[in-house]
Amino acid sequence: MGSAAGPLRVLVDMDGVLADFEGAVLRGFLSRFPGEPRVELAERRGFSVWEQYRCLRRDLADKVASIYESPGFFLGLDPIPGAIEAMQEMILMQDTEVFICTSPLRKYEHCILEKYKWVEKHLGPEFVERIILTRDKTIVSADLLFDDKDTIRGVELNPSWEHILFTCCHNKHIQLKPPRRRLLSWADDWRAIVESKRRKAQKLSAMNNAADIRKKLEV
Ligand SMILES: Cc1cn([C@H]2C[C@H](OP(=O)(O)O)[C@@H](CO)O2)c(=O)[nH]c1=O
Ligand SMILES: [Mg+2]
Repeated sequence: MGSAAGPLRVLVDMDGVLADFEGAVLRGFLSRFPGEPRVELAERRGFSVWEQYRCLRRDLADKVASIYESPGFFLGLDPIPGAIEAMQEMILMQDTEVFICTSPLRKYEHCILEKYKWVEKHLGPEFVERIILTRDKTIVSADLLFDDKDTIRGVELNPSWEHILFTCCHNKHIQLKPPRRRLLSWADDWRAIVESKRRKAQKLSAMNNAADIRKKLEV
């Protein structure tokens, strides 16, 4: 949005926000390694599934990775409840630009193609046009980013977006320091977050315009 109050730009993350990565990992692990210890969703802590399984027992880390690195894993993810409806509503909102901002796995062979196919299957071709695939979300400029990862770092130390933490099994225990905000689910009031950001951006833009006029008058 910047100093000229244009449309509000919203980035929506994919895994953990639109697509149920965690549920599919657990289901896949249970069916492939039925006798092995597992981490129930209620026990998940921290963003990395690999790390938590490694803490449980070292060799389980590669076993759980083999689940999300398998062909068909990303395409088979279930939509998060309410996500599809929210995206369809958001894309129709006036003065609002919606993009899907998602990171590929380092082992990208199946992940990238399947993420594109998932978006086409569940959201349709207009959203395929709106995919931003990056390992560094900090360099993408926007007003809001809905993402389940608690800490989003990259080369840009001051990203333009406000990160709204989307609640997921691995982050629900984290106490956010104000003014950080959460969206508890798609049933929570995401519209209020979008509109509050819009008002803030409009206010900022009006202040910048007033400052510009004052500067011109001083010359
Ligand atoms: C390895 C791993 C990946 N992911 C997701 C996050 C990224 O997608 P997204 O940016 O859409 O949330 C993708 C690549 O890391 O896989 C997890 O959510 N947890 C994990 O432990
Ligand atoms: Mg995510």
